[in-house]
Amino acid sequence: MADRRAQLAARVRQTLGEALGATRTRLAAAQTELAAERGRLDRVRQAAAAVPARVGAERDRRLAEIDAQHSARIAELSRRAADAARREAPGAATADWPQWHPTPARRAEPPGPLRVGTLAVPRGEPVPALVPLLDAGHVELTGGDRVAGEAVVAALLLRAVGRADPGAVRLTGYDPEHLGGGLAGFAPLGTAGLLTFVGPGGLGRLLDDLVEEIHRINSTVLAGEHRSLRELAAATGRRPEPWRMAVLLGGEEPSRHERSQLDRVVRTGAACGVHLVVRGLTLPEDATVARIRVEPGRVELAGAPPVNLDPAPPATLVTETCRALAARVNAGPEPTPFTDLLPPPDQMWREDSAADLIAPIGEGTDGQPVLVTLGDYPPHALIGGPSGTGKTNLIFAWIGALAARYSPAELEFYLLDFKEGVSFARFAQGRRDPSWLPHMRLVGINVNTDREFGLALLRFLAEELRRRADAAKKYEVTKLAELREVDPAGSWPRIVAVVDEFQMLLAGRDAVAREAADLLEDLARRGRSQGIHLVLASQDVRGIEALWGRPALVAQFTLRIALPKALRILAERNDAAQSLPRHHAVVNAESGLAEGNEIARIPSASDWETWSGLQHRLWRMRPPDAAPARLFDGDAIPRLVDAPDYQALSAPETGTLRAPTALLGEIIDVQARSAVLRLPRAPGRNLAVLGTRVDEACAVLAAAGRSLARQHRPGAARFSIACLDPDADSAARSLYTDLGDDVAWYDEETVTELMAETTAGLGTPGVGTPHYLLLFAVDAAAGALAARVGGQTGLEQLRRILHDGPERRTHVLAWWRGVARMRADLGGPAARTDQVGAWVALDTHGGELGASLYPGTGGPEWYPRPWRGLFFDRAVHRTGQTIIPYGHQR
Ligand SMILES: Nc1ncnc2c1ncn2[C@@H]1O[C@H](COP(=O)(O)OP(=O)(O)OP(=O)(O)O)[C@@H](O)[C@H]1O
Repeated sequence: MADRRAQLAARVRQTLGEALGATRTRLAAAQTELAAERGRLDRVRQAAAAVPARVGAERDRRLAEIDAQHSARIAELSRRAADAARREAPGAATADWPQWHPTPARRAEPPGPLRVGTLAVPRGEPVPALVPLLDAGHVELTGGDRVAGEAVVAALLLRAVGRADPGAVRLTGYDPEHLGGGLAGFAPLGTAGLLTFVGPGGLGRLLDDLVEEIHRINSTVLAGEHRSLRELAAATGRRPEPWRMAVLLGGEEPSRHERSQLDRVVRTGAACGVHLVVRGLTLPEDATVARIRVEPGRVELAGAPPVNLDPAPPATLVTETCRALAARVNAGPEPTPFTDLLPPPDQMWREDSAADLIAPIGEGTDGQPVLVTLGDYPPHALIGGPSGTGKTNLIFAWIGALAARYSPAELEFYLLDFKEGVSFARFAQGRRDPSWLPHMRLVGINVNTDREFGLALLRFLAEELRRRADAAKKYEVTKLAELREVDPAGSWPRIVAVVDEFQMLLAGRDAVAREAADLLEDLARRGRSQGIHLVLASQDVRGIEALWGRPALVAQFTLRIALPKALRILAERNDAAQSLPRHHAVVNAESGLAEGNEIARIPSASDWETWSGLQHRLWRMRPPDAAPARLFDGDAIPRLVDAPDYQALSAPETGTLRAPTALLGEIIDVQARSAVLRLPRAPGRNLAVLGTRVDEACAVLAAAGRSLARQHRPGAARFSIACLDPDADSAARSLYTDLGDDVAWYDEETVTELMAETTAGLGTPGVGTPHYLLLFAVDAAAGALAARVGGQTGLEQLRRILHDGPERRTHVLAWWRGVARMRADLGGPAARTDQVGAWVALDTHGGELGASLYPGTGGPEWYPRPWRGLFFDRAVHRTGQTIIPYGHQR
């Protein structure tokens, strides 16, 4: 039992021991845990104690960071704002005064707002303080700092004129209390009409005028198509109206009427470029009004931070700028570029002329091209303007605008210039410039006294008119447009004939003037439907008056173009041309009646570079078979070797030509043709050259001799030259040399032999070889020829040769130094002259050529002039033909 007890006790002890051990372990663990927790608590406590210090540091760091960002941002924003301001208001709108100069806005570019100072931005770049004015609004100045207020007005005005083309800003000042108000320095603008002052009591009138302008611009310039001039300028690139700025400085309280006009201008002015800058007046509430308050030490621009005002522009800068601007404006506007009249290169020669010819001639007051039409209505044009006003230039501009639109198959030009000058010569091919205007068929320059050339052109056109009328009749149509439709393969270009200084053609009361006027009238009346248009220009009132005598003729010229100060081109009471600025024209398609006036600004087209740019382009586009225009230069002496008729001459292979021809000179005609004397075997086929002018007489005989020689093989003809005037010696010798072996030389000593020998030859049977006697100053041999040789005098022999020679191919081509001398040689004053079948009169008056030399009584209407002759061949002519002797034979 004891054992059991002992065993039990041992077991209890063991169990208790184990429980104690477990408890101790647990306690130890709990104590460890407690210690750990305490440690954590300490750490937490320590950590918790450190928190406020860290948070504060972080906050400060963040704050500093935000602050720095903010400053950078302000700097960045103010830089951007300054950049944007400079972009929007470039050059003269913002530049500092030391660097300031006018920088007018380019064509479609808006002028932009104007700087008055800078906005004070702390820690940022100063930003220009801009005031919208031109095309944008009005400015009202208030506040007590008068000097600073004046500085603002002066700055605004100077910047405004500097942003516009010269003359495009017009200022009106209303300063009843003579405050000056910043306007004083602008006085030089007054000399160009760009600054006017309205006296006390004139405010109402001034506002009425502004309202009137706004009304006019709205109804006629914007015309419902654009909302503002600014829009119009952006769309078209042109600004047809100036800016009008009224500077109103104080005065009495406006009346009710004035107030309501002021309201109108404020509400509607900016769209029409009408602006107000006021001080001492209150403008109505409107979004377009910028209000600037100028107090001593503080300037505010409504809605913006305070403004640091710019200094006033230096007085010398203002006056110098205004003086220069006024000088520019007084010198006249800059011409518009010629290229404005031309279509883009890929659109050239695209127009069809069947119905009419339409081309711009310049820029109208509304900025639109002024179009000029030639067609059924109006068919013909009259251009007038005193010398130097730009007639020639206008003709170039018009021709250029037409030539760029219509191809040479659609349009041809004929151009005649009666005054001296060569500017039109460039339409034809020249030595300096090989190009020509492909549409140009004929250019006559220096026509001066050669009215026959004008007549020849009119005859040529009359012939063309007949050709067209015949064709129209054949196809049973009446108009060019219809003819072209029924005959599409035919060549029916419209023809524009321009005659500058045309009054020369009608001057005088002779046959030329009469025929010219008749032809002009016929062409003017019937040309309209056949596509032949006349453009007559004159600097001379008498030119127009010459036409006025023929009202039927004038009535056809319904298109009138008047250059500045032109008289009598427009209708009687239409004096629009009197106030035209330089380089402008009144274009009027209503026969000059005032309601048809259109003012056009004409570009410069006639200077060499401008014109040749276009001509070269068109020349390169010419059809492969295009030939240059015929150039007739009244001052030039034609050369025989260049004459197509001379070049075409040749000798037959065998035998002799039945009727060799002697070329005597160039005919004044549309084509370069020679005056031709046919020398068949027929009585009277001799030539007399009559007059005292040695060079011309020699030129006629030399051309005759050379051209005859070209028609005979060597040895197939005889030439005998007798020279009896030492002054003719060199010309005669030169001919002698050129005629080679077939020529014999005679002088005063030997001329009798020539007569005797030739007369003897006439007695031999047969026709014989052609023999041409070229007698220079034959009358000088009268003494020698009066002597009897055998049974006859030399003069008798000469008469026999003249009489019988031609039928035996012996022809006399002789120069007598006067008609009386010739008659004496032929047997006396009453002698017959029919053996002289043809003559060329040089300085011999028409009256001397009467009697048997010319049909009718009194002789031809011939007034001698240098290097011209009148050729008459009784076998072919009814009237004489003016010729130009050939010069420089080789
Ligand atoms: N629209 C223009 N723009 C610029 N310059 C021009 C313009 N029109 C004419 N001119 C210049 O004015 C000068 C005179 O012009 P132009 O020769 O055309 O006058 P005109 O009336 O034909 O004179 P004239 O009858 O004496 O020949 C020329 O130097 C010409 O270049």
